Amino acid sequence: MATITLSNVGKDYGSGPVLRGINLEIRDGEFVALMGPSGCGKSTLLRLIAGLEEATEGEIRIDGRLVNDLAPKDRDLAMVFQSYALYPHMTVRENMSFPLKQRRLPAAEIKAAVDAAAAKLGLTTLLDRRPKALSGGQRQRVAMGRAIVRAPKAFLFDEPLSNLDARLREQMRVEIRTLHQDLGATSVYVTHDQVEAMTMADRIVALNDGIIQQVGTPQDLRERPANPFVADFLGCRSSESFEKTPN
Ligand SMILES: Nc1ncnc2c1ncn2[C@@H]1O[C@H](COP(=O)(O)OP(=O)(O)OP(=O)(O)O)[C@@H](O)[C@H]1O
Repeated sequence: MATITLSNVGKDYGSGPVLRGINLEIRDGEFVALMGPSGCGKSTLLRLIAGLEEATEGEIRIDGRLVNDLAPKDRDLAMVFQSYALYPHMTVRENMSFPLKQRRLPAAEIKAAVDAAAAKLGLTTLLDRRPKALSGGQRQRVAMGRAIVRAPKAFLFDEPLSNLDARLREQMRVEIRTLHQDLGATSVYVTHDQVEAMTMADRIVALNDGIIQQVGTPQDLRERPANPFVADFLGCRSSESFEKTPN
């Protein structure tokens, strides 16, 4: 489990800032959604936390330790993508064992960890299959299984459900949320879908144009949107909330 702290973080890929003045504390065990429209910088923010991109300015800390210069593998975080990123030639068991084999853990320990994760995710009967013989939802579960076997400090999700149909997406939302509660792990979840953010997150970070617009519980954002962007994005803008100032 981990606390993730961002202080005055900025990112510029070279053609202008895509994130500016990001100050955020993600608490230990919390489920935080990074929510905003396409291009607002939410994936970049997640990738900065993961160490897949370097911050142009500011400090990123995990449990108080400055990680700006730490390689992704040394941050002890697990990332789950929408593309699953499973190895097609490996079985489910081999896919889930992979991160532990890389760490050269003893075979018995790997088997125990994979069996436990598979049981938690309802994958026990699928362990000998290859990814192509699985449904989208099952693949997504394997990707999560591969993340949880490592017992990382935090889970970083980048739109993990956007390849799934509406019904499965709804089911997986509940599964991810339940898993989060079971594991007590810190989770950071990128989504452009306000329903996903509102139903899954303890707190939502609403982003637009690389700037945090509001941080709060789903109820805070719904009942007290900080500005018209947040209200519009949640589709809950009422005429009384933001009366136009007379000219
Ligand atoms: N590797 C890169 N090099 C240059 N510009 C980039 C790179 N990655 C992202 N950007 C730009 O940074 C901005 C933010 O992109 P980012 O992917 O973080 O947004 P997003 O909110 O996750 O959007 P989406 O939901 O469409 O993925 C965009 O303008 C994008 O074009």
